[in-house]
Amino acid sequence: MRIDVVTLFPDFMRQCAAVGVVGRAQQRELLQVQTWNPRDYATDNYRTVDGRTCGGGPGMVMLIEPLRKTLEAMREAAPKPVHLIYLSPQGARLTQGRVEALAEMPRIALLCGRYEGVDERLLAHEVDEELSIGDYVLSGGELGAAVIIDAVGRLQEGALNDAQSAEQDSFSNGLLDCPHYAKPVHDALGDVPEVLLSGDHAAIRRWRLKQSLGRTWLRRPDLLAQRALDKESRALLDEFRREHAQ
Ligand SMILES: NC(=O)c1ccc(NC2CCCC2)nc1
Repeated sequence: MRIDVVTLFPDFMRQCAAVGVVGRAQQRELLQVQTWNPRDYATDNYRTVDGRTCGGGPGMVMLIEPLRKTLEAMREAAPKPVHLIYLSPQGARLTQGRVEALAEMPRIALLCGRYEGVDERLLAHEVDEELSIGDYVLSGGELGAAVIIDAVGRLQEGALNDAQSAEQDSFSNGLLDCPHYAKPVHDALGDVPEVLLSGDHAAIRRWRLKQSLGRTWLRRPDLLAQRALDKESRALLDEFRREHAQ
């Protein structure tokens, strides 16, 4: 998969994509992250990429022309089509479901705004999808882009080794993750739940599912509402709720 990032801070984006699972996915050529800086496509001597806001008011707006040239170069650099995403609080909330859909695409591009944003005419003409990583305002789209690169990059086939992919399964079922423990089994902070030391993998699976269901019920009941539960899950959640009520 190829991810192109249009950003005034290419070094920052390259560093985000160079570490950990995503960095390794790039080394394994499972993923390619390419940055494009609109300042390189600004034609004036000052390499201007922003302009005053029409209608007055504070702050600047990213200019159409440098972005059009940048996007044209980006689109031409590799086989099309490119699904272009703009990061902003006005976008649809990013979910794991959407991440999984994006991870199936051969090529996406991420447009990172700065200042007060990008000229609306450019967005209307060029952008396929607007996404938000949450209901808060950031100084740029780069952190949202980094989130998408990580969430999508780790899903590339071969990016996660076996141990990690197990962890991925436990989360991709739309529930919150279960608790995790490492050695020592007994610590001043408490003990590791017995079942995890039993070697009974069926019991361990049930325990983890019960914990995921219970945590989701306690912390994010909205996620539970979206999900049909099978017989086993309903029984485990009832058990958790009974124990929790006592
Ligand atoms: N919640 C978000 O995903 C998000 C994205 C971009 C942003 N700021 C950018 C948008 C245009 C100029 C700065 N703030 C917040």
